[in-house]
Amino acid sequence: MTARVIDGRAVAARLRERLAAEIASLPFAPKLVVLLVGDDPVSAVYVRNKDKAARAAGFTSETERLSAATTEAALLARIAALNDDPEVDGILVQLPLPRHIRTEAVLDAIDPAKDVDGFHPLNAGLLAIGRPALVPCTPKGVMTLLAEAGVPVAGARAVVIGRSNIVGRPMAALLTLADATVTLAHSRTRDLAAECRRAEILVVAAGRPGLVRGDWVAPGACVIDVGINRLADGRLAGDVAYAEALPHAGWITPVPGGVGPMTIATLLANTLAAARARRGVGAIAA
Ligand SMILES: NC(=O)C1=CN([C@@H]2O[C@H](COP(=O)(O)OP(=O)(O)OC[C@H]3O[C@@H](n4cnc5c(N)ncnc54)[C@H](OP(=O)(O)O)[C@@H]3O)[C@@H](O)[C@H]2O)C=CC1
Ligand SMILES: Nc1nc(=O)c2c([nH]1)NC[C@@H]1CN(c3ccc(C(=O)N[C@@H](CCC(=O)O)C(=O)O)cc3)C=[N+]21
Repeated sequence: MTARVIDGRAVAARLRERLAAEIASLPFAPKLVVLLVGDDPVSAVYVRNKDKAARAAGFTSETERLSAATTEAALLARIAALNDDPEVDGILVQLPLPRHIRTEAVLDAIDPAKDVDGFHPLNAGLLAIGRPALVPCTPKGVMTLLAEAGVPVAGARAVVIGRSNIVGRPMAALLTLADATVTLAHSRTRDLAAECRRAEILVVAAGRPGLVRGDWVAPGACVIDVGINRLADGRLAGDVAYAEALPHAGWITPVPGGVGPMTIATLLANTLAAARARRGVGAIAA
């Protein structure tokens, strides 16, 4: 058996087209502002892709590049101004931030109604108690991929590797809400291979290239590779040994071209949802 490869670029393109059609019928263009502190080249690529996708779908998108020496107080002041600006629907502060800035203080400062990353404690808490509002883009994008690929989730045994607030934790919450039976694994998990072998859905978000080996994948399982690792030769690789996993899996996502494009398309979906909610044209969709 060879896995069906889930084409994240195609699913993301369809989602962006739907958003563009919706925006064309609105009396305003939803506006996203991205704050990028410092000049990390990897972050710069993501930010450029976001800008391009947003504009093509009819959003207003602005990226503010702040110097690496920006103080926490200056960044908080900028966020406060964006919170107060009625034209701004979504605010995203690119992570990671320089070490002299406290990430928590920054995330706490974003108006939860404009928090299109879903990282504010209010949005994280709502998701944790099953009342999702703005949901983190990467795990939400994974749920879209599962639905589009026709992967059965309700009742399935799911294993998530990684417990970050950005990916793993909200991923486990969303799978639980969708009635999967979820195991959340991490670096202290005693026997990761054994946990993985039990998974019908395996979501890997550890940031360790090649962590998941082919014989960790149960026959026919759905393998979602969230990892994005830059190898020494400059190529991108996921957290799954892709060629090894392919003959075992029922479905698999490639890197690049899998989850990454869904993150950006879902960010745009969240921005549209936030705009509708704030401007009183429709509620936030779960
Ligand atoms: N495709 C996309 O759109 C996105 C991709 N990413 C990528 O996803 C990956 C994860 O990102 P992020 O969640 O931010 O990363 P973090 O570094 O914040 O978290 C990594 C998690 O993986 C766990 N982990 C690390 N090593 C192992 C191991 N050997 N065995 C088991 N668990 C392990 C850690 O465990 P512990 O908690 O015990 O330390 C931690 O919970 C990265 O490659 C990142 O680039 C991230 C965001 C978006
Ligand atoms: N506040 C904040 N929110 C984020 O969502 C956020 C962040 N900070 N910091 C960095 C991570 C990483 N991330 C990615 C988004 C898109 C791709 C993506 O589009 N990847 C493509 C192309 C990759 C390439 O070719 O460079 C792919 O996988 O096919 C990857 C990674 C969002 N993140």
